[in-house]
Amino acid sequence: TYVWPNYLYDELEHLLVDQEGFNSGAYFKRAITPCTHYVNGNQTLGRMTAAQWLRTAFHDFATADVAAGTGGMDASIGWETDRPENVGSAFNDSLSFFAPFVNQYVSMADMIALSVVTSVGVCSSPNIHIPFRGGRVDASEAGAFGVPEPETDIQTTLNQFAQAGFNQPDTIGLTACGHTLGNVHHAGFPQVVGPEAVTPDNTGGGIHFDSTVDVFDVLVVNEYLEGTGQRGGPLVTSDNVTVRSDFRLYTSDNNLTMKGLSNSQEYFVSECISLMARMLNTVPSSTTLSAVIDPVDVKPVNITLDFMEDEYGPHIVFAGYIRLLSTAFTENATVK
Ligand code: HEM
Repeated sequence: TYVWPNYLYDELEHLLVDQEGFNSGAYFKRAITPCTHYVNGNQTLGRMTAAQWLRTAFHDFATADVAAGTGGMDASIGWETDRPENVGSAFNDSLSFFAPFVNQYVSMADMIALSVVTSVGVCSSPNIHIPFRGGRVDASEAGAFGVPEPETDIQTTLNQFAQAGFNQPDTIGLTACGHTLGNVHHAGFPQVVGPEAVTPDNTGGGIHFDSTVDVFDVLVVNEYLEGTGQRGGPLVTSDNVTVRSDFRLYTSDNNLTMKGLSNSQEYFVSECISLMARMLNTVPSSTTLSAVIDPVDVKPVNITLDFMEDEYGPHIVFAGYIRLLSTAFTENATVK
């Protein structure tokens, strides 16, 4: 049971729950509201902060070595942004936005995980809620190389994910879950997306993975299987066969996993919640994660205890607020 105060829990619960209105940590959620919003620059760049956050978590996670107990969600990505495998503005954009939220209780790695929970929630209706644990510890140096790239051959990609604890269906599922949001940009990946994608409203030349770029939905799977809309996106359809990494991945089991995911929106979402929670909870063996952070029903906020002396003489003043949880969060946020 939750007992106040619990500094880690209190801080993370605050960022998770107090998104709007009273005592809000609103700038966090506002950055990705609406889901297409880009907080680090001009909207005409064709970039999307919510998708950048999700991709940042993937790149932090992808070099985990579960057997060795190293890597995973430890914010080592912050030391690795100049590597060719981490091309793109997503990482520095995201980490610089998270930095002011980091303090003695909240690590950068917890912020990266929380950003995934928040972005998937904002980009879905009814809101999808990934269970969130805290307690990740930030790496003090760069970790291993190995984030899969569009050019990486299928066996190397599957081996890398296996090292991080994800088998072939898991890998296909997690990638489809990630690639339901966002774009591949000509700016970072000219070998995948040609200059024809660049327009005055899309100067970064972003091409969507599916026709609903800002909705966390099964459409990426359906359009891929049916050859409609974006047909799975640039990593399936690029003229440059070498960089069709999603095509190689999705067909590596003869589309079996993708056909399974296409079963229904509900099934896709439940698989994604489970896979993404596993991604976020892949941490170095020296890290112990907290229990799942759920909204606290009755929470003291900004409590102060002051010693005063005035016309009533010396006395103690205990002041602050009590936050009562409205049912709105639990009703909207949890997919049962
Ligand atoms: C074989 C594995 C994967 C490869 C090779 C790959 C590659 C890529 C590439 C090249 C981009 C374009 C980035 C840009 O232009 O800014 C991209 C975007 C993205 N990826 Fe992946 N990816 C993989 C798996 C994943 C996974 C597992 C996730 C998350 C669970 C993920 C989430 C995303 C997201 C959200 C975007 C959109 C970013 C944006 O719009 O800024 N990817 N991926």
